Amino acid sequence: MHPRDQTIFALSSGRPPSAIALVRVSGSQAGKIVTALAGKLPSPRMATRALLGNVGQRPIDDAVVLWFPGPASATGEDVAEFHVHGGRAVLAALFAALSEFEDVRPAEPGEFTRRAFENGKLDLTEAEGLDDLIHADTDRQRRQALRQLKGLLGDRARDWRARIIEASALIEAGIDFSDEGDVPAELIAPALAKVKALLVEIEEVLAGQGRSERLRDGLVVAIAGPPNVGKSTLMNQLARREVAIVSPHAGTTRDVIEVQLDLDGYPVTVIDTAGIRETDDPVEQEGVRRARARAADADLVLWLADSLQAAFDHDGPAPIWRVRNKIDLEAARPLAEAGAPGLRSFEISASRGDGVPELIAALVDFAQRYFGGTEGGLISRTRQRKLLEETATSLRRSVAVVRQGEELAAEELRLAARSLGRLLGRVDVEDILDVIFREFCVGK
Ligand SMILES: Nc1nc2c(ncn2[C@@H]2O[C@H](COP(=O)(O)OP(=O)(O)OP(=O)(O)O)[C@@H](O)[C@H]2O)c(=O)[nH]1
Ligand SMILES: [K+]
Ligand SMILES: [Mg+2]
Repeated sequence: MHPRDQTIFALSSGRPPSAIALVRVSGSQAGKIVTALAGKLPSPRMATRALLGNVGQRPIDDAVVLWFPGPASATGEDVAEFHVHGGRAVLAALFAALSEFEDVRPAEPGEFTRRAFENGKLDLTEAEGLDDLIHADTDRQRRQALRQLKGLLGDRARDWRARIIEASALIEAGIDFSDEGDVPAELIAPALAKVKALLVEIEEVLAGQGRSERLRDGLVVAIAGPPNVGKSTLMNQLARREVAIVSPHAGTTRDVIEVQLDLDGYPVTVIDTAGIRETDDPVEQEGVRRARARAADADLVLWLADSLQAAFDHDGPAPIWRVRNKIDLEAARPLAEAGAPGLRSFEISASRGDGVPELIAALVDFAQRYFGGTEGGLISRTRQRKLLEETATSLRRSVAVVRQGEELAAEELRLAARSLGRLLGRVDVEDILDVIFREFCVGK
């Protein structure tokens, strides 16, 4: 039997042990399995208590069983859910019992969702939204993922595709007329008007791009600077826990240390790095190399120093904020000495916390601008953006080439419709499906 036709099962809830675990089964054998293990087929969609076990064997667990006959199920196939006690031995016994059935096997990551997609339960953008929702860490990420899951991008894409097909039909009709030597202008003009209107809408969505993709990936802030200036101390302040070792010895931090923060709903990764200096210690040299590399890739660098004299030793496209630490040590602070021109500067005491709230407020502000007004963002992945860009390019070309021949314009419209079809997962997507669904969790 082809793997696609086999019945699959997986633990869909979190890591055992847990109070309750949910095991899902999907495929043609699901009904037979429930009947065998629960003694009878429960009424559809009704939680039913049952002592699970194969006939003649010791019971596995006292469970709640649900039966969802296809196609009105999550995957479109027959689906069964076993809500068992979430112990490892219980799950091992249940999995062993499930594996005894012929053509029943553990699911691959994302395989339930993939079947749902293949059975038309959701389009590809919705499947991507589902994956994002599962992985959302902050509230803003959750809201964006939910918009995707609700199919907002998919709905727009379906509407655009339908309108492209309408415009094509007009042009095709024009082509037929022109065979008879007629003037096709009355057909071409409204077709072009449709295409131009569409283009405006797609370009609008594209203009909001980037921001939502950023929201999915998060903002990376690197703390860098010379040794011993208090980078790890600041890291711990921002993380509000002791993630990095602090010590009076220069060269304490060698590896890059990361924490994920939720700054006002924005996902921010802060990285603490090794103090940048010349050193003979090969381990520290590697730490310095990594520190430079990570700071160069960051979206914002906090360059920490403990005096205004400390020179910069950083190169990269990201904005740099100069943070002067250990102000508590300065008896009389020099008055507003000029830092490097054009650089934002802060004065803090990382160990005492002075100035840290102001720094955090500035970070939130930066995050707000960095992510922009993501509330309306529809695109959350490079795949989606690329296909929409392709669509827009084809539409633009169709307008440009129409004078050279309606056939050329019609061909561009076909390409545009095809790009949208790929966005929705309708056309030749086998290769990308593997990539997308592999990233999902097992049991989803
Ligand atoms: N007085 C004072 N001491 C601080 C402050 N921040 C950090 N320190 C001290 O400075 C020393 C170095 O702090 P770390 O956080 O380890 O410095 P670092 O920049 O991470 O050092 P490396 O990882 O070795 O590069 C420690 O003894 C800290 O307690 C501060 O604001 N005021
Ligand atoms: K140190
Ligand atoms: Mg350190």
